[in-house]
Amino acid sequence: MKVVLNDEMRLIDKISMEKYGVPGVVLMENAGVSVVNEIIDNFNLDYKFTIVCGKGNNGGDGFVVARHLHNKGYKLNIFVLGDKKAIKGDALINYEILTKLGIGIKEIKNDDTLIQLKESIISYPIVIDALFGTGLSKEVQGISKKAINIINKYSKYTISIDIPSGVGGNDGKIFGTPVEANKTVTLCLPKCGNLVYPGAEYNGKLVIKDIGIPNEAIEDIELKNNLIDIDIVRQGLPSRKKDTHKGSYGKANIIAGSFGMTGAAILACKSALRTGTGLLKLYVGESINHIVKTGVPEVITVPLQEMRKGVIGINHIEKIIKDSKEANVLAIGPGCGNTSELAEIIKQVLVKVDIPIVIDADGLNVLSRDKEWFLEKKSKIVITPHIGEMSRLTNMDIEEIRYDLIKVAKDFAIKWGVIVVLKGASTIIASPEGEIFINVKGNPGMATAGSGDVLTGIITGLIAQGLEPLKAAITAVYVHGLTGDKVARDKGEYGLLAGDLVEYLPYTIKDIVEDNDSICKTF
Ligand SMILES: NC(=O)C1=CN([C@@H]2O[C@H](COP(=O)(O)OP(=O)(O)OC[C@H]3O[C@@H](n4cnc5c(N)ncnc54)[C@H](O)[C@@H]3O)[C@@H](O)[C@H]2O)[C@@H](O)CC1
Ligand SMILES: Nc1ncnc2c1ncn2[C@@H]1O[C@H](COP(=O)(O)OP(=O)(O)O)[C@@H](O)[C@H]1O
Ligand SMILES: [K+]
Repeated sequence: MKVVLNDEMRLIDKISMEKYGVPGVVLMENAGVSVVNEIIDNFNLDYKFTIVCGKGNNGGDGFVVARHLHNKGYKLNIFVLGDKKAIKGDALINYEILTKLGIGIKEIKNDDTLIQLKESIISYPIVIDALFGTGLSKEVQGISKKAINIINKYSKYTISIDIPSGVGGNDGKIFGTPVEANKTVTLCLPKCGNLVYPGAEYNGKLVIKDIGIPNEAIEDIELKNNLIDIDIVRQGLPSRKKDTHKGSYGKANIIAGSFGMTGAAILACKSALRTGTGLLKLYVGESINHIVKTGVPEVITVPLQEMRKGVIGINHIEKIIKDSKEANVLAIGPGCGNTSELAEIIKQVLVKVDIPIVIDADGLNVLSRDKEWFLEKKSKIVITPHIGEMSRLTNMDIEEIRYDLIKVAKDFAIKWGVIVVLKGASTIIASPEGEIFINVKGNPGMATAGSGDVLTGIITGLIAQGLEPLKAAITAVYVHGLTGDKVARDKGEYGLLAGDLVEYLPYTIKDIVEDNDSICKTF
């Protein structure tokens, strides 16, 4: 599913109106009605509403909602923030209809009127937030900020139209104080700010509603941002035919694990196998070989002589490069340790190996010493940093990255020509061509040691089975998140272990392929 930036949404609205002749007031009517339908499905006439509108078109949507709810017999109070003389265009048309109907609209101008807003919310406690949408352009301050604080403090249930007011549509930035919604009805397509943190925290349940914008208007512009959904993933999963053998499902080679970090190797290998990889080879230091072998008997281990305990030496590089000629993918990094040996291995592998390479964890830590190595690469590279690793790779502060996830991932992918999987509560995948794929599956239970190793295994397993690295990354991130959601549904988030993800992985893939779990139906 496509996702839009503020300017893109404005352009789509404009094309709908000017090229295809759909009047703006019709779109606003549809927007309001889509919110009303969501309301009547969930609230009977006993519920009372406080509708808080801004002066722009988001407020206009709020006026439409007010008219329809009034018509259906709901009790409501309507407020507009600031001077009503500033209302114009389609919003003004809808404002005037309300006044002609004799429906009162109170202006929130000062502390006295803020008290009226507070009293309204106490007695009419379902709030419709139509203050700011994609037009929010600066920090929310003064009277707006006070109004939002009152909504957050007194509302029993808040429904935001398009995006919670105070959240930036482009990137999920917080502009002062955002409305903490219980539900957000976003119009036409999700906005990036609905999906990316910190803003995504404020949606509550996100619902996407059609407002009658012609598909042609959406196709007229090139949208580069996407939400990963079940349809993209289902197309991506490799099919399994009857007349096949293990060679048909790919060969993956992994360099992972070190003394004290054998778990990372075990998790990555199990995950690659549970994703369907035909043959898997793991390079490990000889002193830890037996541990890994016991953990995953199905993997072929290549125990290598060590220079230091548990760390494979660079003298094996020729073997790793030679073996890669027979394989479909090479993954490097989980639990390897941030060592000079690994740095040398990665440097040589980038220059000499021409199958796709997945680099994670310590692989990224050593690369942050010298990213110029990327320029020598012979193949497609997928990197899977969390924000801390991204900070080391970019020399940017963690906070700076957190508030600009899409841009940071995109700039890095374009600059170095690699596929970036920037992991977090939402995961952002950026391609070297500047396309973005956002994943919102997953939950805080996955913030546990080893869950990143599982993701590396899934990506590796999918590339082994023939998926293009970008497609593999997109599919893997969603499958990984969905697996986390299935574990959390059964066991809760607190006790979720990376090992649970490995155990549930086959069921997730089965349910996606067979389309037999409602958890797969949402985005
Ligand atoms: N044809 C269209 O353009 C449609 C737009 N729609 C709605 O319109 C919204 C976008 O409307 P607009 O572009 O008018 O913008 P908004 O209604 O989102 O907000 C812009 C208004 O708020 C003011 N403002 C911005 N930041 C502020 C701040 N920090 N403090 C105080 N005031 C601030 C602006 O000066 C302007 O008056 C969408 O989110 C959607 O809800 C829908 O009605 C569908 C059709
Ligand atoms: N709050 C969260 N919501 C959704 N997914 C999460 C959350 N926290 C972590 N994850 C996911 O779990 C994984 C953690 O990876 P990582 O930090 O590399 O863990 P480790 O290094 O322990 O293996 C990532 O894929 C990330 O997207
Ligand atoms: K809003």
